[in-house]
Amino acid sequence: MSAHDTASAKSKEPGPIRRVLQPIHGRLIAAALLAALGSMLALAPLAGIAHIATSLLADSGKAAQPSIWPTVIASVASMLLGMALLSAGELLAHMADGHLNHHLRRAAAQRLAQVPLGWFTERASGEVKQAMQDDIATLHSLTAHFYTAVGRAAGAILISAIYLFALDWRMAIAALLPFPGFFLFLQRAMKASGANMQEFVGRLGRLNSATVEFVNGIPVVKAFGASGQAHEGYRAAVDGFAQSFVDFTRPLVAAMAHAHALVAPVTVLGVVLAFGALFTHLGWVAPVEVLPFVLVAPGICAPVLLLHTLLHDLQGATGAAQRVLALLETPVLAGPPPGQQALPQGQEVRFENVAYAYGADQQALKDISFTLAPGTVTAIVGPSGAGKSTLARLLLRFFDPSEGRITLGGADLRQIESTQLYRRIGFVLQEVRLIHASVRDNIALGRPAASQQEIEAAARAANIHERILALPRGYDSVVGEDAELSGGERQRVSIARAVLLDPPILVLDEATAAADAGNEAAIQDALSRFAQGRTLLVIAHRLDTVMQADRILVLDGGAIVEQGSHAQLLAQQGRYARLWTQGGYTTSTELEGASC
Ligand SMILES: Nc1ncnc2c1ncn2[C@@H]1O[C@H](COP(=O)(O)OP(=O)(O)OP(=O)(O)O)[C@@H](O)[C@H]1O
Repeated sequence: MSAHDTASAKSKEPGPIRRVLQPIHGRLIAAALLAALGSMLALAPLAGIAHIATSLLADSGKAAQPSIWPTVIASVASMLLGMALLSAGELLAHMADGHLNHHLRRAAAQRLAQVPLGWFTERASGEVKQAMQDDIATLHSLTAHFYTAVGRAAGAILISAIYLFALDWRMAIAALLPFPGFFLFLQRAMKASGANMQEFVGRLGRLNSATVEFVNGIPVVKAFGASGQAHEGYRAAVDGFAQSFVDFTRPLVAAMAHAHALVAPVTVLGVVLAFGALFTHLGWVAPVEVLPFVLVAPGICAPVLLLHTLLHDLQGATGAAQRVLALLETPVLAGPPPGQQALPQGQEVRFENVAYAYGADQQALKDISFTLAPGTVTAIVGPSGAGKSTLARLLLRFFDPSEGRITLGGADLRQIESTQLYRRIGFVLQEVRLIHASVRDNIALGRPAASQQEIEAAARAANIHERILALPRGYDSVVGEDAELSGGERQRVSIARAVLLDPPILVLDEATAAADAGNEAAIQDALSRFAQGRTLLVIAHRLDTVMQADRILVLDGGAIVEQGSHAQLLAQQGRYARLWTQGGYTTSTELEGASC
């Protein structure tokens, strides 16, 4: 396919709104048509009034006045039918909106269930919240109100124009003259503001970041007494924005004022009366024939303005639709193709020439090969940024290696179904995620069918049972409501969760990072009991917590630079020995003596 073909194929691709609304597009068009037809019929009484008035005025001298009842009855019937169609349009649009809302939320949940666990960062939660709450709410006003409102406005404009042309084309052209003028001024306003738009958007962005920085920095600024300096940056951003706002709005306001003045009902009425007088004078129309134009033409102003506002609002909805689509198209972690699922045969874990890069230039791990023999404890140590957490997360399949492979019981992790994988590998991570549910449900997250006795046994093993009993509603206390837990306590709840799952392999990443001294002892105690007989991969910052490990891998710059037992590594006098000395735990000779 040529570049030209690709470009034209891209340009033919439907826009984001069209793609998001695809499942209910037909229903929305039907709702808009019903609304257009309804608004046309609902306007019939105006024509009826004009008709009655003209016939009464025209026949005012005659003895036999024409009956007005047929017109009254037709007008009222038409209005009632119009209102019924309008309601049907609204109902259809709201039902379509409900369907879309349900569809989008389900699609997002299904997608999120398949994305790599490593995707769930703080930034990602913000994006999900924005898309699932704010953007879906924006799309609600688009689906439930936009189409019917456009239908109503377009229907009203169309039927009014048809009616006026049917009466007298010369008067109709004269009465509609202000409206092209409105769009002309509008275009001029857009052109005038367009020149300053980029500067305005840039300044607005700077103001937003300056505000966030300013608010986030308040505690630091107060503590260090540098308020003048902090205010200065914020004030400069505010002043810059104010100036660009004036530059942006000044030409816009003048042109918009002209545009709005043109489509004010009084302007249209003035134009109709002026041309009506002229045409009457020329003998083209009778004075009474001007009346329908006086009644109907000013009524076109409101739908024209409404149409303009609606089209303007569409821009906000485009951004919302783009974000919702981005969420629905988040890359997923490929599951094993049907028929190619593999079941691990045993518990041995092997990293084979594994490499991982976060981005094109963010190589976190390279050429990592090692084996976790069943029932052994392996510790990963190394300086900050060495790649320890990345390595642990690869084993948990938060993401897949860029190169090489990881196997469990001989099967590539990519071919193991996630339920099979997480039945075998448990984890207690630095960042504990508890859900807004009871403590019991939080512990039983991976095994909802677990009995109360099993849950309590897991909590006891994790040294958290007594603390849970002390909560206002014990195991029924809800996290974030009446269960306010400290970092260390949350960690112990997550250990209880892992204990309940009883996995043969456990990954611990800085499991004591969030704990105080008391909590740390409780956590260490719980972990060492739990670790008995399991395969353990421990990511440690404190070297003295992993001295007893069967093997220690020293990671630096994303590569394994040394490996062996604590005593062997100290004897090597290399990277590990230096870390040990720098950490000030104890001298190597003392330890060698102690370990003998
Ligand atoms: N989500 C991410 N996106 C981009 N780069 C990342 C991400 N997470 C980690 N990195 C980078 O990958 C490298 C390894 O990070 P990793 O967190 O695995 O190191 P670590 O040894 O666990 O560090 P620490 O002990 O400080 O937690 C670092 O250079 C880090 O900046």
